[in-house]
Amino acid sequence: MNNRIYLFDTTLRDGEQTPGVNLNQDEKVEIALRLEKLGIDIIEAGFAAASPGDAAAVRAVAKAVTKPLVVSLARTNKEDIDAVINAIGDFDNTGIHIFIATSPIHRERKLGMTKEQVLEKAAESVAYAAKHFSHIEFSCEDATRTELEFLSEVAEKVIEAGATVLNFPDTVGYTTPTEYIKLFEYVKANTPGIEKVRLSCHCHDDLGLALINSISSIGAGVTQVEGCINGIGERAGNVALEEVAALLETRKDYYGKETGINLVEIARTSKLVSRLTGIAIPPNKAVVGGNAYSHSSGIHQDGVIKDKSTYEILKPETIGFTETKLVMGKLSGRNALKKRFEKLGYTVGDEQLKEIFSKYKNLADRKKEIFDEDIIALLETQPSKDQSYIYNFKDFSLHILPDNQYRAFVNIVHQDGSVIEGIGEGNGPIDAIYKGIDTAISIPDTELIDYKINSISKGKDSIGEVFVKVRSKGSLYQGRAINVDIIVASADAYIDAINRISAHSEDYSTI
Ligand SMILES: CC(=O)SCCNC(=O)CCNC(=O)[C@H](O)C(C)(C)COP(=O)(O)OP(=O)(O)OC[C@H]1O[C@@H](n2cnc3c(N)ncnc32)[C@H](O)[C@@H]1OP(=O)(O)O
Ligand SMILES: CC(C)C(=O)C(=O)O
Ligand SMILES: [Mg+2]
Repeated sequence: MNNRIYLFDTTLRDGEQTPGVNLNQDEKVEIALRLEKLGIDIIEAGFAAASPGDAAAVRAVAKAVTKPLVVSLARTNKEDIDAVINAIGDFDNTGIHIFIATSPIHRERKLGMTKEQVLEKAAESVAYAAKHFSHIEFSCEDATRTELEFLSEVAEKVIEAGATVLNFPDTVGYTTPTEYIKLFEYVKANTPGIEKVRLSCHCHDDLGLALINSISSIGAGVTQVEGCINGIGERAGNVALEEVAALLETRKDYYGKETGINLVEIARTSKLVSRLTGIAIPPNKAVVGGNAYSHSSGIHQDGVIKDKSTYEILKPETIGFTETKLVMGKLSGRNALKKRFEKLGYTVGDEQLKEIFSKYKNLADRKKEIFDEDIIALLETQPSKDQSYIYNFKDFSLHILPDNQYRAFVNIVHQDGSVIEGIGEGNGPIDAIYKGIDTAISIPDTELIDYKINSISKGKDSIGEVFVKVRSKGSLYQGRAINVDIIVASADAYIDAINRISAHSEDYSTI
């Protein structure tokens, strides 16, 4: 297939170079098996010479997977190459990845080598590895800061020595798409034998260009893309392979390329890598971020309710997420609220929705997150049509007195529009407010016998739900109210009980 792009996953090698990440053998095998399900073509399982543990993990990965080819990284020396041979040389589905830096800064300042010495090391090491492996990838580390003529010289020599894949990494995330395309075009035009090998890109994200650089290089003849799940890796990380796969799939109309990726495995793979590496996925991360399929503003939510494609270019189910989410918040509109009620099993008419919606907006202004419980509570506290409320709580002010005493000034609006004032003092704010209500609406032979408060949803700004029981002339009356402000909920609940008492007694209703 000439439009096939091979995906080379280095989560277990470059990904493990993420500061703070250390994967043991079992974890590497678990990730590798998941990468196999995902449809990765080549797995770079580690750097066998790095430690006996890494060599053993590379071997365990090669033993565990059957479909992907497994490679290990090695420097251009016999010891590193022998470590790879010892680890996986006896398996069929394996290869080696040899690298040396080619840029002037790396040659001179890091390796202390001349161009000739680098050339010799590169060719010599590939020739040695070719005795043991038929798949040999060679990388010119820091290729994007290397003289183009020198890249071609190295490429020619390693191809002669037996390299089958040539990788030109943007090791420090320095290149631009146009420069990267030029690099590949130059090497293709100036390297004898280049048509015999697969060209590969390996982009780091120091300037946020890893994805565009990788994708641009495909246009210049690259058929292998290297990267890590979730974009982890040395410093700012590598290109996120799930982004490459999702982009090539979503814009197949534009790029016309195929990968072997089973897209529905992306979510599971991403979550596993995040859990085992301890690197959290940012909520706004492309393709796999928690917000990638969530819509929070009313206009977007309305569009998505009418047709998901208005604001979604990739279906969450395609990637393995369960569904599109409409996140309820202060920017949500009526259509989203109605939809949420429907989802929760409530049918709400247009008039009722209008009424609830203004309460919803008031609540949303005061609360960071709106949970389903909050939304249900809004519906349940709608007064029933036949209930005539005589008193409505308006507002209050509280004063702290010496000895932890409180004084409350309360204002209550009567059905006829007049405002009744009351003053009360008590041991706490609620005690003071209740006494203030008692002085405003004096109902004889009435006693508060129970007060309960629950939180309806989650978080510090959760809605409080207050229940009260009041005994009046031997009968029990309940009152209930909800509010993010628990003092207001308490006052409303008490007045709710008083309204119920009043509804049963002509005398009180005229007080
Ligand atoms: C761009 C990349 O991501 S490259 C991969 C980076 N990954 C890693 O480094 C992880 C694994 N590394 C390690 O565990 C260790 O660095 C080891 C075991 C490989 C080497 O450890 P040490 O022998 O103690 O060497 P150290 O790491 O201090 O220095 C690296 C040496 O390798 C040399 N070197 C670097 N790259 C290459 C290369 N491609 N070919 C040959 N030599 C190289 C350096 O010049 C330096 O040599 P020096 O000791 O003569 O100065
Ligand atoms: C070893 C090479 C491929 C590498 O990781 C880089 O240059 O970034
Ligand atoms: Mg790298």
